[in-house]
Amino acid sequence: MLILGTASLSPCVSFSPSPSPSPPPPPKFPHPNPNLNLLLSHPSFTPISLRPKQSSSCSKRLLSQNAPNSIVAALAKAEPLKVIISGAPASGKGTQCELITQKYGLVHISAGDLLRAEVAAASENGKLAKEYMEKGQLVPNEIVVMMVKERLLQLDSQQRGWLLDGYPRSSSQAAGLEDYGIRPDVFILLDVSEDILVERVVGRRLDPLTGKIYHLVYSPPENDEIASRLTQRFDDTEEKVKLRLCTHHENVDDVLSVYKDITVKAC
Ligand SMILES: Nc1ncnc2c1ncn2[C@@H]1O[C@H](COP(=O)(O)OP(=O)(O)O)[C@@H](O)[C@H]1O
Repeated sequence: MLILGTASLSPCVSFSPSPSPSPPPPPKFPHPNPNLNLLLSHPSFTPISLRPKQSSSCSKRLLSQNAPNSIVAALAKAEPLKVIISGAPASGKGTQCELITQKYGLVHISAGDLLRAEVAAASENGKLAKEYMEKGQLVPNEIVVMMVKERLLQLDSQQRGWLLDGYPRSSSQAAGLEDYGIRPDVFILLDVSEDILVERVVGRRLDPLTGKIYHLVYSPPENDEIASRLTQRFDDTEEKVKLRLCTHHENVDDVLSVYKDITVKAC
């Protein structure tokens, strides 16, 4: 299931400016998959603006010889990092996005959040989008494509790099990005078993005040005050998550095929 074996990542040497190579730092990401942790915690994943100054030949020399060529090239690029993260509903995208953006300063662009903002604003697009979201279906490209593209092209995304979450979800969306010349350096796929996903979704709650996500059983609110203000997403019911899972399974292979040379799969 894993595309990158541990062996392909562990030989990487730190980007530390010290003259002697030091071992990679311990993973800082609490994801159960050690390969994803290693990749994400590797110093070479740091956007160039945050890296210590050094020559590009040095960067290349320090990277693992065993990592797939495309990923080695991506890590050595002298540009802000561009990452896409994909996965079924409740596969942990939100948690990983928070950790990755905190660590690398990337702009988090969530297609679902952009759509929910339109729904909340009761715009024409929002009203139409909600009909599809309630059925667990993909919102039509006419609404989503420009919304995401415009956000990707904003100055902060261009300067800091971006983490695109939940987009593309179909071959046409992936092809659209390619047509615009928008290509990520790394595509992360979170692959989690279906039983776990349904349980996670049904118990998931949001604190609208802090944006923090809770789970009624596994990560309950700290006190009654927080508990009393928690909300549930309108599409986080068992019936709707099953529809969203079907949509995910129908499309994920098409999207993966576009990014297979840069995919890191984690379960
Ligand atoms: N790239 C996209 N294309 C079309 N519709 C989307 C896209 N991303 C999100 N949506 C819509 O928004 C809903 C919620 O998406 P999201 O917040 O990513 O949650 P989840 O991954 O849990 O389904 C989806 O079920 C779908 O209706």
